[in-house]
Amino acid sequence: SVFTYHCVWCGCRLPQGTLMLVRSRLANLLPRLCVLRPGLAMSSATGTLTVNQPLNYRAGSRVQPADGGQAEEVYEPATGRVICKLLSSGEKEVDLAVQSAKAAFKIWSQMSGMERSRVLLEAARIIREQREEIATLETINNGKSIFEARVDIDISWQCLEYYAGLAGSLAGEHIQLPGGSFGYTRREPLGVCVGIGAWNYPFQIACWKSAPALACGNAMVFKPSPFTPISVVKLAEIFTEAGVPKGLFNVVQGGATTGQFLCHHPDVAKISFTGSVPTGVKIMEMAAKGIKPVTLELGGKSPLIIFSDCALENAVNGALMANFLTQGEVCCNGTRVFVERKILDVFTKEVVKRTQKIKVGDPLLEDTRMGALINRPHLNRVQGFIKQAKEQGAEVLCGGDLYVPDDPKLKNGYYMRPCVLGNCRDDMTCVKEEIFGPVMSILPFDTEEEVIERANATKFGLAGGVFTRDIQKAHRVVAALKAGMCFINNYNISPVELPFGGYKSSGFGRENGRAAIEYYSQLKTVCVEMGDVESVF
Ligand SMILES: NC(=O)C1=CN([C@@H]2O[C@H](COP(=O)(O)OP(=O)(O)OC[C@H]3O[C@@H](n4cnc5c(N)ncnc54)[C@H](O)[C@@H]3O)[C@@H](O)[C@H]2O)C=CC1
Ligand SMILES: C[N+](C)(C)CCCC(=O)O
Repeated sequence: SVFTYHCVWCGCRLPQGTLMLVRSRLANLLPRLCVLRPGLAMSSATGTLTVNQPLNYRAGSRVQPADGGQAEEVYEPATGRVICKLLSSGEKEVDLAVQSAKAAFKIWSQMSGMERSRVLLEAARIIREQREEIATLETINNGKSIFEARVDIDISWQCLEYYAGLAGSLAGEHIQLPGGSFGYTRREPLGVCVGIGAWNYPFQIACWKSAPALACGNAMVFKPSPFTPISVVKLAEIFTEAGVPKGLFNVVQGGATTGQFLCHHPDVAKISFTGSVPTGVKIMEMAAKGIKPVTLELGGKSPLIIFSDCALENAVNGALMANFLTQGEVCCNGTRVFVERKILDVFTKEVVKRTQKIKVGDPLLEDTRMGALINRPHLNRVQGFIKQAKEQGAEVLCGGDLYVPDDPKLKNGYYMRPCVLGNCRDDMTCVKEEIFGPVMSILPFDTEEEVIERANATKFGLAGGVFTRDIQKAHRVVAALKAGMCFINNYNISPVELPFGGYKSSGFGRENGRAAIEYYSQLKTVCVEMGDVESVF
């Protein structure tokens, strides 16, 4: 088969015939060299990938599930083709995965933070090296553009590097007590943690959960969404190659039933979940039965507030970033765009103009900026929201219709044009409910006080944003927003150093940043007596 070649450092596609051919490990020592390595065979172009390898990963290898076995088709959103059949895991397979994690935990949890750090850094390096392959798999299975998938993979290895950096300095405190006695605290791992992921950022979600979990000394069993089962198994292989004990990171496949076996398993110490609010409620109920701590990263309907004193071009760019990444299938999207009435017309005109220019199509093409939605039912659901918005009086200013690319192989893909809705009111369904598609609602406002109240009038509280040149107003407004992740003069960037998570129905617990350590560890207090015991009896 025909190979493309990529630089292992930056992932750039290299011209054929470049002479440098250096083993990947050596490449790590020569980080600034552009080094050739074979990338994915060309047979992984849109419409060609078929996955035959087992998709479960246990005790350091790909395996077929020991039980369960109900087969589901996995689609390529760009073409509507079946890429593979997914065998869901039953109770026995889930137990084997948990036992495998338990055994590895015994070894991993005894290692020092620095030792764990080295392994995580190696995993980050391998991800960088395989960036193009992983991004391509993500694009084929999720439908997002390759341009974006590469960014997702970069955020993923950065996350591993960040927690590798923290692993060596996880520590407790020393506290003096009277008479020379003292106490100290130890930050200890929890044990076997379960990660359950959504389909919009399959690889990145797995890294956001596994990096802090592993850095703290835990083991993990991860269940991706049955729509996007493929790339997470790559992560499992990478962890093994990097040197984690076999079984430290396992993958089980399946939907709700498999997820329930995981949540109910008595040897599971913690559940970190990314997905919808209704499933989040169920996860919390199951966790309550076993008194297991949970992290819930749920949906949102976040406000983006554009004041008339903003830098208009930045605000327009911010609104596009807030709405159209990953075909709008992003939990923290700022889909309620509140625009100060004075600039409503000029802002709307510019946003519509820019939205119409977004290139929709084959997600593996370099210049595509919006690919296909995850599946046909979801596309229909998003279309239903647009239809209902029109019925309730909103005006479609652009897009919203199905898009059929010229390329015949894409005819059965799940495409639509990105949509901007005008004439919106706060009581419309499109303004109240999470659409999880490329649909922006524009809402005019007149005063700061009014917009804060309207921005907060939602059951969700994941994110929020404000565009203004007035720094006092910017800080005042974000301080008043009831949301966990707020942006000033930007939107939807993801520095892994910053904690991410929701208020209200958008969940609790935090991913990324130092904050996540707290959710993957427990504190032991040790009280040390240096004198004699004074008994009260
Ligand atoms: N806050 C955040 O970080 C993010 C939130 N989301 C939210 O996720 C939703 C879209 O993702 P979906 O995959 O459709 O969500 P979903 O809730 O249907 O599924 C999420 C995961 O939970 C599993 N699951 C479903 N029922 C379960 C049960 N009863 N027990 C255990 N596991 C179960 C699924 O198989 C999947 O792996 C959106 O509402 C979105 O807002 C998505 C990405 C990020
Ligand atoms: C990466 N980012 C910030 C665009 C989205 C992350 C949250 C999600 O998984 O939807």
